[in-house]
Amino acid sequence: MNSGDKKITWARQYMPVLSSIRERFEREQPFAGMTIGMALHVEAKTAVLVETLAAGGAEVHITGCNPLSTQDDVAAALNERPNIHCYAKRACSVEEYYAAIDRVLDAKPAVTIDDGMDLIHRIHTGRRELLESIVGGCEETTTGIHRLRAMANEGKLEFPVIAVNDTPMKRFFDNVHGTGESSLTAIMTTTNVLIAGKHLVVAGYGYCGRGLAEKASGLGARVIVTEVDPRRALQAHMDGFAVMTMDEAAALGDIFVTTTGNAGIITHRHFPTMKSGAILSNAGHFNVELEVDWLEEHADAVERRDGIDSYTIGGKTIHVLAEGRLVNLAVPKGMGHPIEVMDLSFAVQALSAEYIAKIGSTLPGGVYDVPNEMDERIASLKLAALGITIDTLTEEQVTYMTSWDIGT
Ligand SMILES: NC(=O)c1ccc[n+]([C@@H]2O[C@H](COP(=O)([O-])OP(=O)(O)OC[C@H]3O[C@@H](n4cnc5c(N)ncnc54)[C@H](O)[C@@H]3O)[C@@H](O)[C@H]2O)c1
Repeated sequence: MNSGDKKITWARQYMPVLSSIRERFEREQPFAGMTIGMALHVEAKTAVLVETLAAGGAEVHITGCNPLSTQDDVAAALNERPNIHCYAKRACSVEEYYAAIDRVLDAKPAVTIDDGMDLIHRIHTGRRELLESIVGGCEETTTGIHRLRAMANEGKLEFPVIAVNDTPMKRFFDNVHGTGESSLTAIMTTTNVLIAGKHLVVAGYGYCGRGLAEKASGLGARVIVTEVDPRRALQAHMDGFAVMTMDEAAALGDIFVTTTGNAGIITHRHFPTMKSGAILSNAGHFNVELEVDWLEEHADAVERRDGIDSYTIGGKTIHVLAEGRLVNLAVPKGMGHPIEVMDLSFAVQALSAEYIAKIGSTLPGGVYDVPNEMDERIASLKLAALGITIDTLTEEQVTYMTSWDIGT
């Protein structure tokens, strides 16, 4: 078995929810005769999703959604499988990245699956001839949903897209536990530094930031949170973390992780006050949170190691991991989220793709929630795989919860 197949086989054994969906897809063939275009991080867990969709009758064309997150051996293994075509390549240039997006679109997909909205953006701006044959799409991440809602608000989103990210079975596990654990793992394996006792600054206390802060704290870090939303800031304070502005945190932090999905979080305004040896990383979707370009332009010297660029400036050194791209996937040994977490996220993707394939042509353009019943079904499948049984509501309880006239 080649290394890509070994990785896929390893992942598959920890993805029981997707396996049970695959068994049903094999019987029911919900995508028979349909082409699915995907732009996701091409690694082993994604490969299991791709296999699941192909088992359901789809012809799948896939590329990456980040120039540094592709695992080439997994991409090669995917290309060996029938009805699957993979165009992703690690460390590709920006031109190659967008050329691969176009190759996916050349296959005229009826359904798109994005992580960051690159396929949908390209369709609406440069490949509008495809709009006619597209039934709908699914979006994996917070940043993609922000962009889609902005498009929809301007009346520019021309087909229905399921907000996979926003559903509990994705956000509660993927963003919180997945990003939390895998970002810390990536930082630790890339730098080999101790987390315990360090000041670790988390920018953004959303789903990802909260998971990261809790897990870093569990490892003994002194966590500092920066926020712009007063409720999230208060939540961080009551969860026991120091809350302050980035201007203040810049001078204290040993390790920084941005998780805002916003731009310009750590910039040249902050570098002069930082400690020498500060480690900067980003777990947000795009490489816009750290002002790496400024360091590239102004540093007196740069030393490059695998996954770490060390900038000497004004007599001090600042280390940036993975060029400021999402650290859990883009460092050389970045494995992305733990497998079990992606089993849930990709179960949502697989069922959302089935749903949009079935009813997408009846829906006007816009962003749609994952149906609640589908979300609950995935939780039940996972509980069954874990051998956990839960209580069910009694008739009395249902009556109580749905009535308004029963008081003291
Ligand atoms: N690395 C991964 O594998 C991975 C996984 C899931 C999501 N993401 C990405 O992580 C990012 C965050 O996702 P989320 O689900 O936590 O989003 P979220 O909306 O729940 O949280 C983002 C938080 O950042 C805060 N914020 C915005 N601007 C800020 C600023 N200037 N300073 C400080 N805080 C600021 C917001 O108030 C919010 O609380 C997105 O880009 C998402 O796409 C990455």
